[in-house]
Amino acid sequence: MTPQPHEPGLPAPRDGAAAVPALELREVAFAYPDGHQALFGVDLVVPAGQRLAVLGPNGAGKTTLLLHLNGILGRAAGSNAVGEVLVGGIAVAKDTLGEVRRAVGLVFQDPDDQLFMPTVRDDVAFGPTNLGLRGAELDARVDEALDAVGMREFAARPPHHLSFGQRRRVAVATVLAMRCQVLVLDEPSSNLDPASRRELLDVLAALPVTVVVVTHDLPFALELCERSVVLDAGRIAHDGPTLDVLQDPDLLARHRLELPVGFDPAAVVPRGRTGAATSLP
Ligand SMILES: Nc1ncnc2c1ncn2[C@@H]1O[C@H](COP(=O)(O)OP(=O)(O)OP(=O)(O)O)[C@@H](O)[C@H]1O
Repeated sequence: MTPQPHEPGLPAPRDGAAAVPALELREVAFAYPDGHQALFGVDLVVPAGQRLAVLGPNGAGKTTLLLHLNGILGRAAGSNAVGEVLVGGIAVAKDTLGEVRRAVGLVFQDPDDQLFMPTVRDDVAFGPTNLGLRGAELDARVDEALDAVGMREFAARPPHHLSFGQRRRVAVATVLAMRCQVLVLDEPSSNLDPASRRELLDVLAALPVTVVVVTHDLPFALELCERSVVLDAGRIAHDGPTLDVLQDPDLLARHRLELPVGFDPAAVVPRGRTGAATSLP
């Protein structure tokens, strides 16, 4: 049986976490327009301040699930979705979409889906400008986000002149600049060299926000996320501490999850957090 987040065995919300969950999915089911059913009645509660990994084989519905968290798919998008998604207690719907997207920042798998302006600075400034920021306040917000991902020196460069890993960092900065309460990332460590992957872990671990990460990189999940759900065939097949998932060979094999050869989950020291619960400094 899938335990609920308040049950024993799951990490308690961090200090300062609000009673209202950062995210809540209630019986979310979704079929694509061609009729393919990608999600079947998903229930999930993510306390504010928690870092959650969504694991599972190809085609499990992980990206589909993420796209529900800020209304790209689901009821708010006018599709025939079933169930409800709540962000900070607010139901994701057409009339709450602006509010939801200020609260939930989504970093796509492919940074080129996110970067479209002439320079890195323009891209990172795009969201805050739409929020009404101008002048010194806007510049400070952009610099802060670029500093967080170590990309300030690239601010004047066109994004398409950067490497993939650099574009991924800028994509993360575009979302950080919005000071979202929930950061959602789709396979953030894919195609990163080891140093870039480690630096991204440093950035994410230092953020005082709720984080949801879809990843096939199990060591990344273990280091960053105290809790993991395993999604398979559109259903949550397991929910619990990430270490327990990685130390259960049968569970891993059942869901086509594999650890790198020689990797010892027990030897990993999970990242702590440096900030308080729900907003950027
Ligand atoms: N636009 C679409 N139209 C129809 N079916 C789709 C569409 N996008 C995804 N699917 C199907 O929905 C299911 C879930 O896809 P999804 O991309 O959410 O899986 P995933 O777990 O993120 O996979 P991966 O690990 O390969 O990225 C798959 O069977 C996929 O083929």
